Amino acid sequence: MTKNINIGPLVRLQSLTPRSPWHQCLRTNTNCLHELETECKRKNRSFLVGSCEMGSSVEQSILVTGGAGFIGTHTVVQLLKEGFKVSIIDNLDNSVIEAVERVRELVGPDLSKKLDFTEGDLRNKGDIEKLFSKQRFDAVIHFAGLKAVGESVVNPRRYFDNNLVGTINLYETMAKYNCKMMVFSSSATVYGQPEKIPCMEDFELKAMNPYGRTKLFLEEIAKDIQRAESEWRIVLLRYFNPVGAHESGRIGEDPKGIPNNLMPYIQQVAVGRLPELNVYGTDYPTKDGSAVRDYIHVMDLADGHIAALRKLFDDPKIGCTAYNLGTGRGTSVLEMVTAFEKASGKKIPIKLCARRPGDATEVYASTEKAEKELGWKAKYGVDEMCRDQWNWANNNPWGYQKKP
Ligand SMILES: NC(=O)c1ccc[n+]([C@@H]2O[C@H](COP(=O)([O-])OP(=O)(O)OC[C@H]3O[C@@H](n4cnc5c(N)ncnc54)[C@H](O)[C@@H]3O)[C@@H](O)[C@H]2O)c1
Ligand SMILES: O=c1ccn([C@@H]2O[C@H](COP(=O)(O)OP(=O)(O)O[C@H]3O[C@H](CO)[C@@H](O)[C@H](O)[C@H]3O)[C@@H](O)[C@H]2O)c(=O)[nH]1
Repeated sequence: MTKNINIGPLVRLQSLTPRSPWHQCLRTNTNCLHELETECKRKNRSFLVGSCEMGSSVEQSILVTGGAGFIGTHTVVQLLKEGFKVSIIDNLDNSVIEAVERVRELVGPDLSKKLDFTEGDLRNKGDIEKLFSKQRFDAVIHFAGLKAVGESVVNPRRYFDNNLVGTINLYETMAKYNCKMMVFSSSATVYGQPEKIPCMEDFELKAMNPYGRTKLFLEEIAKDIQRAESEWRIVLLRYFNPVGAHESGRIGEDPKGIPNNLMPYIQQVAVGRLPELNVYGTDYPTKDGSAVRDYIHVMDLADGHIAALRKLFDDPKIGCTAYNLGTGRGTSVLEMVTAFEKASGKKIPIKLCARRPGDATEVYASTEKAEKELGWKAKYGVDEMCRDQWNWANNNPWGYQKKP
């Protein structure tokens, strides 16, 4: 029976074996429903088709690389709430164990039992092997990677080693243990400076820096692997600009050092850790001269991963497919400052500066493909993003650390 898991409708049944008397949910091929029904009746067990949600299908086990990081922690909360069992591997290069403890606190003691954490580095194949050798994973969500554009320009080898070698090790181990479903964290950076907006998934791709090149190469690698071995199912999620935090204010983004990105920077100005925000570029051909991006609430992004997993489990023809995760709306830097001031009641002093080299003028997503094929659409707007970012900042002015 189990050979047909992960295809077709959901079936909930009382275990067929007296040794395990609890209820089970599994996904099965339509053709074997009749067989299953007959067997259940014969053993006087209950049998209900489509009686439970996908997320509650028994203990689908997901490996989340980089799960202690910003997007990882928010996604893990949602995965646990949806009934998945989650294993995190993270080397804590850009995160702290406290973030994982807060995830446990948020989901409560029962769901926490379904979460385990391993400190490990994807560059060491042995660290990945250890996990796969002791348990089966249905799919992997692969967040682990370095993401600072400026640092990648100064030290490209670190980026190629970490992002490329780490991911290749992961694919090798997944193949060895026959786990061939992956959701990969790609980025809108693969569109470079797009010639048209909104960005559509079939646009020509080009990277503008070594970090962007790692994402582009990894998209190509994913496509080649899937082309060669058609049983792989890989979803490439191209995130636009993730911001905001969990509504509880218990988890959020906590970059080490001076933030590179707009919202963490604004947040640190608001709590008094930095004196003012440098606004890079005031002469762009945009509504107010500042650059435009598609900011997306991290909880929407987290839900996008659940939608992508569902797609992987449900669609044997998915192959290797890319989806944009954005809102489809562009917001300028100055508009973002105003929205944050409104949400926080704090004045954000700004300094108008020259453009930041390598920055695109205006980027936002076409969201049609994700809406149509993943059934996912962002719920939150800029006001909610700023509200939740401020709630996190106000409650944790020094992030996960205590004030130094
Ligand atoms: N945040 C963004 O603006 C953004 C936008 C587009 C794409 N992405 C991509 O999404 C992913 C997650 O981003 P994030 O914002 O949560 O970043 P993050 O730095 O907060 O999280 C990444 C996590 O991966 C871990 N990690 C890095 N290298 C590792 C390795 N070799 N082995 C094990 N763990 C490792 C880090 O310690 C960290 O906890 C990254 O791949 C990033 O490139 C992020
Ligand atoms: O202190 C700052 C920081 C940023 N900006 C501007 O704000 C905009 C957004 O910048 P940022 O938050 O750094 O995002 P992006 O440059 O759009 O890049 C982010 O979004 C990409 C697409 O998802 C990811 O690939 C990158 O890793 C991630 O850094 C840009 O115009 C910046 O010049 C400022 O004016 N002042």
